[in-house]
Amino acid sequence: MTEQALLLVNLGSPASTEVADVRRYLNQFLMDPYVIDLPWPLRRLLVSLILIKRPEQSAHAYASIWWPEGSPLVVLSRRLHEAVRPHWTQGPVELAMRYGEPSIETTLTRLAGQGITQVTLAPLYPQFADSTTTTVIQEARRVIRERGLSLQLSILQPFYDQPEYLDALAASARPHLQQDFDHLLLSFHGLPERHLHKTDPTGSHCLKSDDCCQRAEGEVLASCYRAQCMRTAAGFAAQAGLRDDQWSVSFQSRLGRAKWIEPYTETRLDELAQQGVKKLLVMCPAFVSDCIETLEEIGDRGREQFIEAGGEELVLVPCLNTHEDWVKALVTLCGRAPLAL
Ligand SMILES: C=CC1=C(C)c2cc3[nH]c(cc4nc(cc5[nH]c(cc1n2)c(C)c5CCC(=O)O)C(CCC(=O)O)=C4C)c(C)c3C=C
Ligand SMILES: [Fe+2]
Ligand SMILES: [Fe+2]
Repeated sequence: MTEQALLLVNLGSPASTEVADVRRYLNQFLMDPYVIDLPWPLRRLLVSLILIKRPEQSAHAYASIWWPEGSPLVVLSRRLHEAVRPHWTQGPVELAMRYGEPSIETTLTRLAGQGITQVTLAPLYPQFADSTTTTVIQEARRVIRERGLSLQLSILQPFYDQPEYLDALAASARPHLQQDFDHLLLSFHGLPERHLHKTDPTGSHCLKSDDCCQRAEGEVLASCYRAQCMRTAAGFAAQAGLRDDQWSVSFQSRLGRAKWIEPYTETRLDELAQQGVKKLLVMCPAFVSDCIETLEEIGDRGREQFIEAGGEELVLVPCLNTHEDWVKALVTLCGRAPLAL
């Protein structure tokens, strides 16, 4: 029988916390036209400006959360890879990073060299965005085309509303929700508003009304990151048995001066403390593995900000990481991935 390989792809991290490695990583990441979607000369100029100060700041932040085995995101992705292996019985399972190592290029080339002809490509992002999902797919297609590889792709679709994913999210969060708390903040990675306008197939739905994400359906929902985040949050809350007044959504990790999708996590942390929330739980469901954005931005800086604003305790709920329900859910979702044209 023809083997079906599985390729898990996460975002990637710098090779080390040295400023030069962080600069190399940020340059590769931010020069991706799906991440900073400006024409090349403008993108080059903007990224060069960002690279004056950011590598040093980011290196410092990475150093504060780095593990002896390496970047948490990469180490946790490797552990997920090992956990998935015994459950995927159709063929080999590989792991690649969109930026840094191991690259999609090396991994696909190795699979083709082993005589594999069919690959299920699994971008590890629950919600669709050009800056995550599309760039992984386009990079895989580029490698296949430029290297002349005979590989047929099936592609895991965004799984923001899939019961297997929501069940796993609820199961992994359940022990943390059993403690007393005043509020749960679901903090998703942010996105420049421009990206939502670009992917809106109607050109007239996204961010045109306060309830655009609640009303999104069909092709609008299929391409709206913000609407998908809202569906994940509502689906999770229902699954976890939370009342509407117990949780809210925000968007973190804003970079640069452009307007990003709101509400911003930074603003919500202040507001919640001012409203009298003393014990705050924070979950980050746009990430399947803990990373700098959860551990440092929320777990360190967010906690400090919340306490300075009058809160008493911020508890960071871990990402899905290698929770066994998530491992099984991922294998099931990948097994359903449709053949790509
Ligand atoms: C224009 C800039 C960025 C966009 C758009 C963006 C979208 C986006 N990113 C993730 C997931 C992750 N991002 C991570 C780190 C990170 N993101 C940006 C910028 C944009 N992201 C930067 C500059 C960085 C590097 C860290 C820093 O310097 O602050 C990570 C963590 C990587 C790690 O090594 O731990 C993840 C994961 C999503 C899901 C997303 C769009 C929805
Ligand atoms: Fe990011
Ligand atoms: Fe919307």
